[in-house]
Amino acid sequence: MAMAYLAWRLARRSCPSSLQVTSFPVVQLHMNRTAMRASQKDFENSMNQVKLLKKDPGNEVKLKLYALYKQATEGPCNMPKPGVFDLINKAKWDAWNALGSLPKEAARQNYVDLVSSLSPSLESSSQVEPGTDRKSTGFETLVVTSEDGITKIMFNRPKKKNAINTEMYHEIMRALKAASKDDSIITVLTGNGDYYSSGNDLTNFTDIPPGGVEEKAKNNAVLLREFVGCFIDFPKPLIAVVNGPAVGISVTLLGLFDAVYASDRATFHTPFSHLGQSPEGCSSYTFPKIMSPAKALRISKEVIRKREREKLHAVNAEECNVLQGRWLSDECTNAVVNFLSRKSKL
Ligand SMILES: CCCCC/C=C/C(=O)SCCNC(=O)CCNC(=O)[C@H](O)C(C)(C)COP(=O)(O)OP(=O)(O)OC[C@H]1O[C@@H](n2cnc3c(N)ncnc32)[C@H](O)[C@@H]1OP(=O)(O)O
Repeated sequence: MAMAYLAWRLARRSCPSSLQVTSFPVVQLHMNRTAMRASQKDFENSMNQVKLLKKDPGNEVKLKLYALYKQATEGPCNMPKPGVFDLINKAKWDAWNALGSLPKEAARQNYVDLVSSLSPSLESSSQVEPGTDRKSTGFETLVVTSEDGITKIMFNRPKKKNAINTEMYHEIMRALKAASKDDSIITVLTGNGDYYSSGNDLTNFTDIPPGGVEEKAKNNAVLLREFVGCFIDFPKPLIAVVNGPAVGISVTLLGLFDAVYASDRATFHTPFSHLGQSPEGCSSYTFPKIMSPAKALRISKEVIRKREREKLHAVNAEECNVLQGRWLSDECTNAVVNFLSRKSKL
């Protein structure tokens, strides 16, 4: 596919007017509709969605769409290989041929999945004029906006110092997943009010499920692992604008960001021992090596993170295991109870 992409780039350079954003995949997508069976409706819906695409999804995606369409409707590549100078048709042929003997059914499904992964940009391009500030609704604990290529995720529980409760963990994950697919270039996290975030909402430890504190600790460990995993896997440059004090997990996570801007009101506090807890957010790994140069380019990030992803997930899993035990310790329980009964503050 990389070769096909290169060929495509070359083709565009040598005959730019020959390939419009919509002319390549969409024209092809109108062909052979009668050949489709089982999930024809989904497939057709997806083809219609592609037609609504106002923004260029990129050459690599267009080649994939073309190849999957051909595979889904005609089966394995059955055309003679174009000549080496027929760059456009060769790129298309390469993409189709690369699918080998992928069954039609699977190709159809992959096509539908691919189009659905483009949906956020489809929605945004159909609903919002470029350059306008888009505010995402459906968040209780965040304000998420998108403007000028920047998606901003703002913690929005200022009265609670932006403490991260269970709902907020889930909403941050949801917002990150959406940001990873929208048409923004970078994603910014910041806090509303005087705090960036006071870290984990300590009331998260209070709603004990029927399985008791062990089950609670386990649930929290599962949530934490998934939450931190979203930061490990986040594909775009991720910037923190630390507008005020940051505590606990809101600090430890910063090691997974690509750049951290701190206002003159920002402070950083990781009260592990005070709370009888242990490191999380991969900080046991990232903090010791945090002095390395920060990189903000997406491509660089991809290369750098690829090397570290496995290690980071292993560190994340290990930290969650240890924390699960810490949350059952007397030290941790006492610290949380003290805070909640207002005897002790940081
Ligand atoms: C499930 C995954 C777990 C992942 C592991 C994560 C670990 C961590 O993040 S550890 C860090 C936990 N955070 C803390 O220990 C901070 C606790 N908060 C404080 O010490 C203080 O609130 C403060 C220093 C952040 C601010 O003090 P102050 O300016 O005096 O303001 P208040 O204490 O009156 O706070 C206002 C309001 O907000 C509530 N609140 C603040 N932080 C938290 C919090 N982390 N959890 C729960 N609630 C918090 C505070 O209780 C006040 O509420 P009201 O009394 O209802 O007004």
